[in-house]
Amino acid sequence: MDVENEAINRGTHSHDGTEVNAAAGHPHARLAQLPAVRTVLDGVLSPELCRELIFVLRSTSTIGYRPHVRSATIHDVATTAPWLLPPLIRARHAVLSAVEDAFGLSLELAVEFSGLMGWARGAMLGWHHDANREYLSQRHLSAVLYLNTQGEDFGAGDFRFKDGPEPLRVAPRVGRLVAYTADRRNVHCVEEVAWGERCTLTCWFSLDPSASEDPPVLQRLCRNLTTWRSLHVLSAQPEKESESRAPEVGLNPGQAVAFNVPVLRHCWWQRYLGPGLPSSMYQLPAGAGEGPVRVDGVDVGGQSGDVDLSGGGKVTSCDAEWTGGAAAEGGSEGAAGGRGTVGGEERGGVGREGDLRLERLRHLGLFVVATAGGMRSECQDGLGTPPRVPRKIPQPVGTTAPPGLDKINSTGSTVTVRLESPRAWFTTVAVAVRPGDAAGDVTSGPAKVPSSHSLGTGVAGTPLADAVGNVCNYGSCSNSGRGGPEESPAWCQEPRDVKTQEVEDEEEDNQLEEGRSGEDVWVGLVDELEAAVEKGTLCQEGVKNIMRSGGNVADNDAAVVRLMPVGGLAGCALVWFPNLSEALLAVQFAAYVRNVDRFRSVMQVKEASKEFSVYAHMRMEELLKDLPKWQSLGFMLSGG
Ligand SMILES: O=C(O)CCC(=O)C(=O)O
Ligand SMILES: [Fe+2]
Repeated sequence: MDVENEAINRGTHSHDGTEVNAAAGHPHARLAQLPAVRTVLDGVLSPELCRELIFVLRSTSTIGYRPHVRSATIHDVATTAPWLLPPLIRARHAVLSAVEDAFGLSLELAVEFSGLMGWARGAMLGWHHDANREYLSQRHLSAVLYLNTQGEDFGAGDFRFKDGPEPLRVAPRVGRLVAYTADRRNVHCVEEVAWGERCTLTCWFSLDPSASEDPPVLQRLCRNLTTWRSLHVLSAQPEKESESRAPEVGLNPGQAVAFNVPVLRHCWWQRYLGPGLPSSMYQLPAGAGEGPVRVDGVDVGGQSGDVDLSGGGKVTSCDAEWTGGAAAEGGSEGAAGGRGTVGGEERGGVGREGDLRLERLRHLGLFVVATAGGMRSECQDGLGTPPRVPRKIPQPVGTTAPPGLDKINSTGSTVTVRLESPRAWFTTVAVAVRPGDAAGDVTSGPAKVPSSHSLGTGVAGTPLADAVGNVCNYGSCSNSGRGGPEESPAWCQEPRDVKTQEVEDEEEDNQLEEGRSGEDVWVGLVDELEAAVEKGTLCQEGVKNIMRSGGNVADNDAAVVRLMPVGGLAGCALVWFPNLSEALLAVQFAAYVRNVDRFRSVMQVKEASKEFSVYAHMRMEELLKDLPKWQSLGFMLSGG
């Protein structure tokens, strides 16, 4: 079992609501005489911090913890994106202090587990207490901090205590903490989430210092920072022989003082984070996108008719979000293939059956918005969020956004780029990731397909900076509906330089301003592009160009690709990231930093994402600054 998954798995097994061991769950002697065994406190974290934590959750989480739940333990964050640790550490500490205060246990508790959880529609938890296994006997107190608000961000999902003192029911709201002893005096459950995503920071505490999660977290962190530093030194400054040796960094907590913090500060982000999304993106040729849109075999383009992607039967699956044009292309897959149901219920899988990587991407809640003849409708986002906009939006031709568009805010995990178009169609932006890199190994070498459950726990931080200089400029495809290199327009064949691109970006913006196109963002893996070729959404030449731009699969290049609609069905632009972690970070960051979950154009996502390196740098500075403190805190908490 992976180190980073161990803690959460320990949690997993305690959650089936059964008590298997009569000895487990007795109150710890220290907790036997508490004046209260549970408490609810509001305002423990600010809404801003909560929102940031949701971003951290969405950009680093893995699935597999429990059905309909994604999670990012502190181990996951330390592994995937350590620069996101500061908000989590801060929050964890605030929760710890609040719990210690509430129960009169100042400085007595160690954090045994901390993790961010996203409970999607259908997620629930039966009656249980949190120390209902013998091996959980060191788990003494529990705290759940709600990061968002019932009724606004998700439906239902009440926390309930089975019996005992009031309160018996807690409605989650942002900043609210429910804390209770983990023993059998606090049997509780979580009612099923009806829609949206219920986000929490869940912490367990122990009176036993040796149960602290800090040492393994710090160890991982140290290892990662060491890796980055040595990689940086080796590859970025090879001339400095003295620096090119791997640094001597203690891997044990308490030895972090061995870090050369100034060197780390100087080097890590420039080399391994990059400036955000590649700055180059291709425009659609004039006229692209005109023609009918077909959604799951139903011609919706430019015509009237209410297209109900979220349940009207025309799209039987959210596969639309995944395969981009696939749902638009013919739909037999969606229906006959027995794939997932709308709203991301049980998901048999897009592409390979049961592939958790794909399921995780689906779980990101990306979805399709199609515009058709003044009608706008959407495929639900996998979180079951009810659409908050009327089905029909009047579509002012030639303007950028229909009334009410600004108010669309269904789920934070959805980044949808869309515009109304006088000619109905939609374009998809894919954040395509070479699957071999999804594990995020920052060293080059043969690509490895990660084991699905560890997806997202790879080391992010491969050089997007480099990628900007190596953008593959490509566009496709024929208008035959099947794609073909022979018909690829000239602009899709020749690489263009960034300068030209800037001008074109402006033009693109202008065109977007005119409301010419509609675009969605989705995230995919590059191997899915092959499937897209088969489906005719992407032409072979395009894939070849993508591959060419990357050199070989071990290179850390990114490609930006825009496809013109195939036969008027759909188009997509692909932003190719070197690994999944980075792709998710960029897209989720864009949503976070703008506080929206939809963008009007690809440019907006791109622009927002550019701020990522600034943000990450800031947070990394914080981490490096606080690391010694945190180490000693961890040291102290673990009784050293
Ligand atoms: O999310 C909640 O409200 C409670 C979760 C819970 O009971 C648990 O994770 O054990
Ligand atoms: Fe629980």
